[in-house]
Amino acid sequence: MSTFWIGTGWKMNKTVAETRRYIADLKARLPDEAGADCALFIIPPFTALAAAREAIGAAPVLLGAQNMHWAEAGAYTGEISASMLEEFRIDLVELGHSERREYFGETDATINLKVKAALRHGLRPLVCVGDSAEERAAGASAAAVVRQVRLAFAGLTRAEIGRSLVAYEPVWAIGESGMPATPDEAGAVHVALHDALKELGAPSVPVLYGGSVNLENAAALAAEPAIDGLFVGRAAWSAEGLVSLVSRAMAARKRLRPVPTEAITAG
Ligand SMILES: O=C(COP(=O)(O)O)[C@@H](O)CO
Repeated sequence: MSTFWIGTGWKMNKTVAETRRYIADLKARLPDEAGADCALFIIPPFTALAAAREAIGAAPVLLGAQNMHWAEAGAYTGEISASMLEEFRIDLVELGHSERREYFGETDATINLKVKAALRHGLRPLVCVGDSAEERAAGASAAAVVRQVRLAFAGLTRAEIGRSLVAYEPVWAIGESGMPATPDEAGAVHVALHDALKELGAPSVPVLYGGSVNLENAAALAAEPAIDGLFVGRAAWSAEGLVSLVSRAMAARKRLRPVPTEAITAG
């Protein structure tokens, strides 16, 4: 079974104390699949990264950051560089979330600079792409996100792109007012993203789905063969929530495993 990715971005939530409690709770409930069949990750705010790294210890939980600047250093008040993130030994960095595109003026061009900087520093970019409600209504979802992926990876080698992750997060599906994509709808966009990544020479880049993932829809989304992981907000902001999602998703994923020929012939 290929690795299935399940993780949570905390957005602007959780203090250092809350982060320590979450990770202690997560370690106490850690599912057997974590680290083996399931790459489990958490993405706290910058202020909690040091505490998170310490609290995770040797547990099979990957740590990510929510953003970074592309420059090595300089007069960029309020920004965080890749070298600063390296100090926390983070495993991945989330780039291009639709909230950053909408509220902080991120563009495909700046996301591309950030992806390049992350890779220069050995950080794995988790590139978020998403279609708007208007693009969806016009039947242009796949075209919109394929364009974003091409621009995010412009100028990179196949090997560099191959070290990345992509998350399909429909803008209309995220947050309190979001409506989750149906597994069929998400699956079709994931197929288009996989095709585009194949054309870019990086067919094995995992493509995760995010946007109102919850306990009711996690299994059906995980059962879509083109969905390689789930990127969760609200439903995983408690360790119990994250672990319950892992168990539902991984059970659905296991049912996808092809039956070995010996089992069929043994009758
Ligand atoms: O934004 C995300 C999904 O948020 P939901 O609360 O699950 O809609 C994703 O990037 C995780 O932070």
